[in-house]
Amino acid sequence: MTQPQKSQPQSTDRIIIFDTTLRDGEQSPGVALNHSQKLEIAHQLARLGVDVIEAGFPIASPGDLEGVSRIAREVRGPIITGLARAGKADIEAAARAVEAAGKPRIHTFIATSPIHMAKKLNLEPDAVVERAVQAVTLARSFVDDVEFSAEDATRSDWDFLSRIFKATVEAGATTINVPDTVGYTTPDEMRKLFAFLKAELPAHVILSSHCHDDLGMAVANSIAAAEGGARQIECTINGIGERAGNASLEEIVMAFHTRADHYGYTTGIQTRELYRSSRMISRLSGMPVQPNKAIVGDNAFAHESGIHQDGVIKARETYEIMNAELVGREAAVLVMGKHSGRAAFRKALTDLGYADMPDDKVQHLFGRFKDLADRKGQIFSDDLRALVDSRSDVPQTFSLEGFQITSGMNMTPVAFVRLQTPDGPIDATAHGDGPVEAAFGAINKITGLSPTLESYRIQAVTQGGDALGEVSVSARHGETLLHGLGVATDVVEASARAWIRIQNMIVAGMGAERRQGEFAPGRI
Ligand SMILES: CC(=O)SCCNC(=O)CCNC(=O)[C@H](O)C(C)(C)COP(=O)(O)OP(=O)(O)OC[C@H]1O[C@@H](n2cnc3c(N)ncnc32)[C@H](O)[C@@H]1OP(=O)(O)O
Ligand SMILES: CC(C)C(=O)C(=O)O
Repeated sequence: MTQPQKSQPQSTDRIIIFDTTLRDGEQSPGVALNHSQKLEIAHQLARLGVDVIEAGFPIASPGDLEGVSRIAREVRGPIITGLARAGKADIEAAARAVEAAGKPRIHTFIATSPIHMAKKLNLEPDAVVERAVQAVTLARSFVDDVEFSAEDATRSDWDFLSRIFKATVEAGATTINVPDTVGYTTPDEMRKLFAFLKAELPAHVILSSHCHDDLGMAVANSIAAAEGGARQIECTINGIGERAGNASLEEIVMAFHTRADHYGYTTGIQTRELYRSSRMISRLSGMPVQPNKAIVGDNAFAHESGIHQDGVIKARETYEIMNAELVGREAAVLVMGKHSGRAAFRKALTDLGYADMPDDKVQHLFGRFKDLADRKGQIFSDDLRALVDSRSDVPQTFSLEGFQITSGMNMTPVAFVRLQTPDGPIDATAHGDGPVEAAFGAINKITGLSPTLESYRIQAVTQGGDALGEVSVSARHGETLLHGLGVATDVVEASARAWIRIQNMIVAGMGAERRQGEFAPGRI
């Protein structure tokens, strides 16, 4: 039998992680972070262990300059840099902004592709080289650490790139960044471009990649750049950034970590801080993370289908290539839904405290679970509890015969309820703050029981104007917590059914201390 080839690590080099969440990430349409938010993020990036924080574009606005300055003053550990066009005012602003940093860097750039030079800058290639050299020379008069980027490098002529990079290195640039500004390149092209530049430039120069995700290849292109010789990767948390975003930091880092056997590269990232960083960026930027996003999405460590759940229960590694804890998340979760199987159902019941349930009961409940899952999609713990507690073996001491609700604006809701009881039909009327509370009050009057409502959840389980509403209610009676589920097209009816079910369980003595009332257990 043919076995997959065991990989050999290509290199054990340390990759510099350059985080540009606060600069390119903030260029995401609609995102604007204030100073204190930027500072909070910068502190988290330092905890995460990034090597470089690009804190902003100081010439962009007085606020951006002040934001970068505060980070430079207050955040220690990473190199702090600010972006600057190849011009005096930009570079002076960047120099002012990073001057208080423990490790300051100025990052200057100019475009090198034919289209950018001709149409945007309106400059001849010679003039672009001259401007780049002047910019780096000026930046070096302020700091020792200068990065030069050739914007739109991947659509530039390779010999021209070599020329401008050699000139800027000569002028004092220590890091040379090769951006795929419009997300156009491919992994193979990137690998070859970096190998070419590595051969062209002096060995002390750090080559850097900066990839955009227009074709969904930013992470693959960044990794290919490393394979070609890049030792700095520019990226953002959650991959946020201009247009389709930048290469995602967490994906690159976890690819290196998980496939250390193949790549061998190391980073200084504290992987357990990844999830927290992602949540923070999502919260402060207002950009939600898609559920299926690798590493940090809600579903990244969730299993819904029965075959996978069964595998994970038997051995986690069957369907997981990394530990959720390793990226700072809770252990993998089994999501219960219509694709779940018996193994996961049994485990969910065990986790909820029903480990001793006999097999025939589990089988019976599993059928009802599938019916419910068909109607409502995801099944939560409360639903499962309600399913268990609402077993059809609960005697129907009370059942709903009918009800009528009067409610409206500026009037107290009133419920009229009729229940079938062992003594025949009984009616009651009650007021409440809302129609559901009024209905519960009327039911309590008839049963003589008044459990304390602990939680109430309502959810549409089908779609359309006649959607079924499912109400899941938890109530305490004495020391016992009981759960009831009611489904109906009318939400008050669904609520009443859930509440009556709880009362039937109390009467059936399902662990409850009964109140004094007319329905003694012996009469049921
Ligand atoms: C690929 C990237 O992500 S690059 C970074 C992009 N980020 C940003 O642009 C965010 C911050 N930007 C801003 O706040 C503003 O654009 C500013 C403050 C930088 C400039 O504003 P303005 O002076 O009003 O210029 P505007 O934005 O309209 O046009 C950009 C100018 O910079 C020039 N320019 C663009 N890149 C460079 C460069 N690297 N070096 C020198 N000049 C450049 C353009 O040719 C244009 O010049 P022109 O006005 O003579 O035609
Ligand atoms: C300025 C550079 C680094 C950039 O953001 C890009 O080209 O995308």
